[in-house]
Amino acid sequence: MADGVVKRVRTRHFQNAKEQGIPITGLTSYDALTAGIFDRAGIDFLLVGDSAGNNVLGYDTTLPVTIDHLIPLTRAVAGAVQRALVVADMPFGSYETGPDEALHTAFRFMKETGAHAVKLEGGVRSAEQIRRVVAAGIPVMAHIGFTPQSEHQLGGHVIQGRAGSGVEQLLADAHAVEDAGAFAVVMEMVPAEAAKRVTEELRIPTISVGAGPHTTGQLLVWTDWAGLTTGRIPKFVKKYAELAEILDGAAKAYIADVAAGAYPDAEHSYDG
Ligand SMILES: Nc1nc(=O)c2c([nH]1)NC[C@@H]1CN(c3ccc(C(=O)N[C@@H](CCC(=O)O)C(=O)O)cc3)CN21
Ligand SMILES: CC(C)C(=O)C(=O)O
Ligand SMILES: [Mg+2]
Repeated sequence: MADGVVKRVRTRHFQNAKEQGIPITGLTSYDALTAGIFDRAGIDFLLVGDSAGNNVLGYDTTLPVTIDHLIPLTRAVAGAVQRALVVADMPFGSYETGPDEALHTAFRFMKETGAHAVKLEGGVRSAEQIRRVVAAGIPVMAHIGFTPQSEHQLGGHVIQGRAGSGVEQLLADAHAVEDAGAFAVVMEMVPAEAAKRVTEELRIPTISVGAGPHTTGQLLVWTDWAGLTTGRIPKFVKKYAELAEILDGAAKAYIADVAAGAYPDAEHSYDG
């Protein structure tokens, strides 16, 4: 682009993408360095997920994550991108009591971070919150199917939207968030056929996190995608790098070099 000015991705581009059959790609990011790399690579959106709870803060679930944890991380990501649309994930306990609380939290993220949209979990149960935040001029990405903030109610990392009542609930949630004004809806851990049906029935774009290929876009947790997560990762994750192995090798080489007196050498030392 002329003068290095890059055109930003906007919510209307999400809608255009669905209408034109162009896939949207997203990753999570929690810091300025990865955000800049992913943005320059051409990712369409970055989600500053409450998955930072697992991936940055070392919790077992997303439940302990607070607004105050996520604000500096979201600011770092929003400040590092030129093109990608940045979505701030609203943490557990920051919107469920009602539309007033949801709007208050959304205002904090929009005023204090530079994010371009917010995300919250829940379909029918969160529709009034979505409606109020959208009415204030803030784009909302919805999140249905497996919703990690309710993992204890759902009984673990369980696939949602399975044949029967699961599909009916998924469709009801999808329509509720569209009617409430969400600009896009994330579906997590949903059978591909159910996600296809939702994508066909809705006007707004759908984003898959383990919801198969028949959606408008795809999203992955970057630490899973880059092979940095240790421990169990979901079946839907495809690893595009092996960063944990690379860092393990680098750490061992550094330790060995220092032990052998090979680092620092003259090249990496200052002359008087
Ligand atoms: N997108 C995403 N959502 C998450 O909730 C999540 C991540 N990524 N990555 C980091 C952790 C790891 N999580 C998970 C989620 C599912 C399984 C899993 O193995 N699920 C089974 C299906 C459900 C089951 O049988 O328990 C699978 O085969 O995918 C593992 C770790 C939760 N966290
Ligand atoms: C997995 C995505 C959808 C998310 O909510 C997160 O990373 O927090
Ligand atoms: Mg989340």
